[in-house]
Amino acid sequence: MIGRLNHVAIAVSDIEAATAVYRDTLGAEVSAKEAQPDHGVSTVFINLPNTKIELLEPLGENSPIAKFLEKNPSGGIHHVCYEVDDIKAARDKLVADGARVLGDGEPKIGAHGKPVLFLHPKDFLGTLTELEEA
Ligand SMILES: C[C@@H](C(=O)O)C(=O)SCCNC(=O)CCNC(=O)[C@H](O)C(C)(C)COP(=O)(O)OP(=O)(O)OC[C@H]1O[C@@H](n2cnc3c(N)ncnc32)[C@H](O)[C@@H]1OP(=O)(O)O
Ligand SMILES: [Co+2]
Repeated sequence: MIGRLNHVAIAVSDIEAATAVYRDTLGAEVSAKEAQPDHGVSTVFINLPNTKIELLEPLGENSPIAKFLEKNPSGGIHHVCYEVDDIKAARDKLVADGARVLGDGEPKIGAHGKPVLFLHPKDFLGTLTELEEA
């Protein structure tokens, strides 16, 4: 069912400093910072030849990454995102198999303008898992 690895997300408290590490120290191509108000984060994408790294910084009062950063103040890998052909079909199969979809269960538009969903980390080997319709 899952296809390509779309991105690995790293949560950070200072996205400018984190971007500089990837751009200047690691020599990667980086995007501009973008606010994602529907998701409570700001993002920068690091474009690698075979996938992307998504840097996440909290945005607003109730950011879903706030608690994670309290527990991991120097930052850390927050989620992986896999592409699927049909996100509602994927969701329905996963729910039937007992997986928990986060939020209201309906896909939201993600950073790439495509529908995304999040699956509970406790159901996927301790790893928060995002699905994005390719
Ligand atoms: C822009 C978009 C895109 O790419 O298009 C994005 O990525 S937006 C990316 C930001 N959006 C999201 O992350 C949306 C989905 N996330 C959420 O709904 C939330 O962050 C949850 C995953 C439910 C966690 O919420 P919160 O931290 O408030 O809850 P909590 O502290 O009670 O956590 C419940 C348990 O899950 C663990 N836990 C929490 N976050 C985790 C993570 N990222 N990876 C692995 N485990 C994690 C906690 O340690 C805890 O385990 P213990 O009980 O064992 O201590
Ligand atoms: Co993501």
